[in-house]
Amino acid sequence: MPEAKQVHVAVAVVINTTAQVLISKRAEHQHQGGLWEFPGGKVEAGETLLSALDRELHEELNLHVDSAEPLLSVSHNYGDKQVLLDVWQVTRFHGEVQANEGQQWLWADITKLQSLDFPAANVPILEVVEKLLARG
Ligand SMILES: Nc1nc2c([nH]c(=O)n2[C@H]2C[C@H](O)[C@@H](COP(=O)(O)OP(=O)(O)OP(=O)(O)O)O2)c(=O)[nH]1
Ligand SMILES: [Mg+2]
Repeated sequence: MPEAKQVHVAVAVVINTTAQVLISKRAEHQHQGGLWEFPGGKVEAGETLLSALDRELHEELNLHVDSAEPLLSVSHNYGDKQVLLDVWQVTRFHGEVQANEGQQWLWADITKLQSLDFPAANVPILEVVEKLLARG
């Protein structure tokens, strides 16, 4: 079988002042549908990671990124799809969260985060985020 093309995805870790992280639920019809995710989406041609992050966060949840720094990258092969997740921590943002795609979303504390189901590629991301949340 030919190798699946790798999809480059910008992923946002947004933590609020009460040690909660912003997550939303993928629609059933999407790849990895019904699972929780950190907001984000495909990087478009000619776009920087930072502008992809800002565009996706705004399209999905109405927030704008003021500053962000790289956290980790995860390459994962789902069999039907190969993804490269470029995960950034959004250190400053503005706006009020609004579900622009009608999706469920929430600010999750560490306990809540550990109780929810995420795609397989998220295992290393969750480890890093849990450390950030535990740090307060
Ligand atoms: N945003 C995001 N995507 C993730 C996470 N974990 C994970 O495996 N993915 C995968 C699922 C998808 O295959 C891919 C994201 O692509 P997507 O389809 O949501 O991209 P998009 O937001 O541009 O959506 P669309 O307009 O193409 O529907 O990355 C995660 O935590 N956040
Ligand atoms: Mg998306």
